[in-house]
Amino acid sequence: MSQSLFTIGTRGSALATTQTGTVASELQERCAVPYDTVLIKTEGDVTTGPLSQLGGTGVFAAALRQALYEGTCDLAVHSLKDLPTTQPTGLVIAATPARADFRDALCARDGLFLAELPEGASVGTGSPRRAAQLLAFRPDLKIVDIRGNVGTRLGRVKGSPLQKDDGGVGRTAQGDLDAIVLAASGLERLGMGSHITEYLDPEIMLPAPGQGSLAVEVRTGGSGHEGVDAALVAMDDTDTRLAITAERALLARLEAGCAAPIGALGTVRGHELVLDSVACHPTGADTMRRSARTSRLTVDGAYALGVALAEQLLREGAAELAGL
Ligand SMILES: NCc1[nH]cc(CCC(=O)O)c1CC(=O)O
Repeated sequence: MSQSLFTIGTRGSALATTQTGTVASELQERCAVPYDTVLIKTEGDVTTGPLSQLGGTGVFAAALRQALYEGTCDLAVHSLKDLPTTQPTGLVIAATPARADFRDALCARDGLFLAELPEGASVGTGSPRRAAQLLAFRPDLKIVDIRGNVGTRLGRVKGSPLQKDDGGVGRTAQGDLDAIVLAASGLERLGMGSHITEYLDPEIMLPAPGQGSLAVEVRTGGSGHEGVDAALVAMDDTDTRLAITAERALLARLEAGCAAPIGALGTVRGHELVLDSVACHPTGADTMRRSARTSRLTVDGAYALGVALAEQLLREGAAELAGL
């Protein structure tokens, strides 16, 4: 048992600190270990180029993982969808807490729904997956590549007040877009759910693998605190673990990163795990939707389901279609 103070590492963004805070307080309820929070700056936070061109996966997670590995912190909370599918040696995802809303959310001017946006409306997103699925549903839309924190993005919507990530509201922004698409979970965690004008149905928009889920990572040997390790076991949500295992196995087998136009959603329904997936041409001109299910409700069963569905997609030309 380590004598040193237990430390939790976090990125500095409002979303990261909120997510870390949520996990930390849940840990506190189960095991009152005193802890310190250490702020870790990551490449993804300082680079300003288009997200889809940053190259490589895991820019948000790499520095945090390095800090965990080196012992600068004992536990890290990640957005699961930002984690590369290859698990680094020496680190382990000790808990996947119950998933929040997995859907993508439209934040449009004047309360509009996606189907109500005028012909040629501009929609901001930095995600090729969102862009392709938006265009598949509405080929007339003009997709604008945006990035930045959630508050900055919301400020791009016409007529919206400029929301700061600290919850404050600044001057009225001169928005230039009719709408943006963000993850519902991120907006809700930040208390900005009121900006959502439509929760996009997975029939129209399948989420990124892991979207809405958190990953609590520690070193392979554990957090160094027995109480914390036991609390993490208790925090792990089985249905979430199965769903994200299948989604990430599919992504890994496709050899696709988080910037690929691939969507996947696992759902435990009764005694089955259902995996829905989509591979898109980046222009949205063509999409391939395939689903599979298994009654093997184990991590191995979920992994095998993801691999099998990915292999079906590959057999049917998903790599060429999605430009993988
Ligand atoms: N890549 C950015 C990112 N990483 C995690 C989330 C929040 C969504 C989640 O919890 O999965 C977001 C923002 C977004 O996609 O809108």
